[in-house]
Amino acid sequence: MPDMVTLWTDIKELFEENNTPTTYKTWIETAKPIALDGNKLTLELPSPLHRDYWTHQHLDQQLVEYAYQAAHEDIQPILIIESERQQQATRKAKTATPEEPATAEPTPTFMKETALNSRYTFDTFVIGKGNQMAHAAALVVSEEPGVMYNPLFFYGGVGLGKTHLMHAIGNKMLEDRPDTKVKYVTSEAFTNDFINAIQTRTQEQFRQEYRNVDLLLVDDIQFFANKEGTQEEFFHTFNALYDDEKQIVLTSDRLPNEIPKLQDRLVSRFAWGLSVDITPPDLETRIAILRNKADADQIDIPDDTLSYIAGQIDSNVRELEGALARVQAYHQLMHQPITTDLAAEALKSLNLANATDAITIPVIQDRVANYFHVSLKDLKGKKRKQAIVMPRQIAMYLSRELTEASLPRIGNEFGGKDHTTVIHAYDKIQDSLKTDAELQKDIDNLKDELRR
Ligand SMILES: Nc1ncnc2c1ncn2[C@@H]1O[C@H](COP(=O)(O)OP(=O)(O)OP(=O)(O)O)[C@@H](O)[C@H]1O
Repeated sequence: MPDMVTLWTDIKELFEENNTPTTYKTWIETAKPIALDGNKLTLELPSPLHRDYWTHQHLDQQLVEYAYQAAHEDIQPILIIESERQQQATRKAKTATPEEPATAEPTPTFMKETALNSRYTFDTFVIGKGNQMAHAAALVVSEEPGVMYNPLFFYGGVGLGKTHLMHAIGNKMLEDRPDTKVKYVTSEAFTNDFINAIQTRTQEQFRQEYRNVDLLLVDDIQFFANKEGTQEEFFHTFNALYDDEKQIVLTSDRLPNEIPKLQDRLVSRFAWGLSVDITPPDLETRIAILRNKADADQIDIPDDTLSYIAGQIDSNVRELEGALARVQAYHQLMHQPITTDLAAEALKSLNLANATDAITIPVIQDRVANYFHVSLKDLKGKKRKQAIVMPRQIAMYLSRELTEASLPRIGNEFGGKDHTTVIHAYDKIQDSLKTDAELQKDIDNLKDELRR
């Protein structure tokens, strides 16, 4: 077993490789290893919000995997927060009897997957233009499950509230009728349970477990792609529930017919109900989300500072919340009140603030050409091959998003094209982003690279 510092350094490296810079800086860099006792690695996190995030986003499971990759050790992470450590120290001093640390011991996977997050309710969900339809449909379904929209299918980009709404339906149904049987799983957990059932010859129990519910919530079903056996089983689960008029709610980052190798019969069944997309929130909604979150966590923060943070992150609510947590952690660390200056300082290392200043059209062209392995000449030229047209449109899109340049000027920098070509490229990419997760990833990667 390596020593704690070496182990944590290796684990952190893997986190950095496998996560966005924002995730890494907000959630991983703020964690502090404080003890390695046998295989138990205790990490101290700045706030309860950080611990929620670690467990909900399965960063603890990632840690277990990385520890294994780095050191071939089965590490068990124990997440504590600073205030708990202090309380614990006082308690220990008083009682003088050895105690186990106050920990967030990982719960078995199946338990974690079935549990609903009590924070994800309709009350804590902020309604805006991009999600109002999804919100309304969710509310209807929670009031009259299995009647109007079955299945209810949410799709859209990363971190936009699909899981939140799904849990809100479950929480509301349980609140209205506590004897309701609700099951929440990610598609990966469904797959694992299914494989497990085959291996342990407990298929019958598996079926009981999944078919004997009033509400089945399956998150991120894009991971059913290419999984024939799981799809087969899910098809039967779906039919059994549907025939019994039990409500099914599904989420995905794209429409069913865009999920690779999803059986046609599933695609057509998913279309029986209602599919609603969720698009990124506008500035007002982002500010409202931050205000709600700050109030709920009792963070004292002025409105102009919230507007500033909301102006820095424009697509992903999870990252928006991460930025707020980062500002709060910074405030606790520096013992200074939260102001816009402090927020700018806290977010500076994320390279969000003012990062766009240094980004020019030639820099964008250079990075995009590199990223897609096309020549600069082709990127600015007239060739109509899809392998060139797409990067060209992406470069135009990013030029419009990340620089102050006018449309004619962007056209000019792309070999003297008309400004309508730039508008067309921008609209095309913006439209595709709603459903194309691959494209979303490429754009996120390029933005990260450009801001670095
Ligand atoms: N409209 C909203 N109001 C309040 N909180 C929101 C809203 N939208 C998203 N959030 C918060 O943002 C975070 C990310 O949301 P969620 O996990 O539901 O995203 P998702 O769309 O399921 O993402 P993924 O595709 O990564 O699973 C959650 O903490 C959620 O509470």
